[in-house]
Amino acid sequence: MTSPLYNASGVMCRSVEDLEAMRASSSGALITKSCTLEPREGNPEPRYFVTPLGSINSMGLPNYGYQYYLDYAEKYDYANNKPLFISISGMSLADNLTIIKAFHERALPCILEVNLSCPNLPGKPQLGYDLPAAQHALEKICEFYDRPFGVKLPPYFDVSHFDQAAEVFNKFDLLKYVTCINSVGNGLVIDVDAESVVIKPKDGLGGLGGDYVLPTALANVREFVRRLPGKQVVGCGGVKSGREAFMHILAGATAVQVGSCLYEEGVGAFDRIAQELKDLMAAKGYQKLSDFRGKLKTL
Ligand SMILES: O=C(O)c1[nH]c(=O)[nH]c(=O)c1Cl
Repeated sequence: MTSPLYNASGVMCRSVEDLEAMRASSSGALITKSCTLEPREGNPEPRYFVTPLGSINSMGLPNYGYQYYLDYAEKYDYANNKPLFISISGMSLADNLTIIKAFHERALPCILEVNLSCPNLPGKPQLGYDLPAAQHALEKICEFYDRPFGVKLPPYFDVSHFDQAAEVFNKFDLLKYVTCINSVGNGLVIDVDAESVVIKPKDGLGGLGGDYVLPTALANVREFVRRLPGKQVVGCGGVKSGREAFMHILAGATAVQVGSCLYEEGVGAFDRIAQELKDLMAAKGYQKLSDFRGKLKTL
């Protein structure tokens, strides 16, 4: 069975070396680091910190610029390999359109994912939290882009926001999937001994991943699965074993991404988590993911 697991954008996907390690792994797919028009150094370090409950990051979109990933996508062997997703996070709508047009012209089999949810650019609000702006961006993209694509969403925390966001996304038939969730933005981790924050950018504010975000990720998966008929939801957030992967699929996820855990464990996480998921399914008498996908019981 092709693994339902792959990397969360941002982890093990910035360089060709990273991407080739992902391609050689047992993951079922791979996605690139969100790219911008020009290469970016990203925010000053330290900008990533691991805690017993997960991670906090304020990377600031370090990437080699979209042409680097376009070049990788051109050379990628789509026949014998896994689906290649390209994450795009331009600094402006104009940048996003330029990048997407460049991929569109090459008509490559890779799948574009528009990142609406980078929380770490000082002074730049997340599109995912400005739904009129998000709708406008999707309208401009769909004026010319005629192939299936996806979006990376921030976590939402209010039922009215699930409703409002879904109303926007349901306007776009070519928007075939949403990935829920990006990191929970602007958390603050404190080192008691040093009496200090642990990352440099934004006076310590950064996106949270890992155990911190699992219940929020699961809620976003389940709520968007309910509200986006005909679309798919990729689950991301808090996956560190077969159990959390099972939870995401039970909540309705088609596939599941691994971020903080992949950062710490490396590609062996894909083998381990896939095996744990297989064992859990066997113990429950499930043969395939669709036996339990979206079948979370309520009380
Ligand atoms: O700071 C980052 O590069 C970053 N970090 C995240 O946690 N999510 C994102 O979408 C991005 Cl683009």
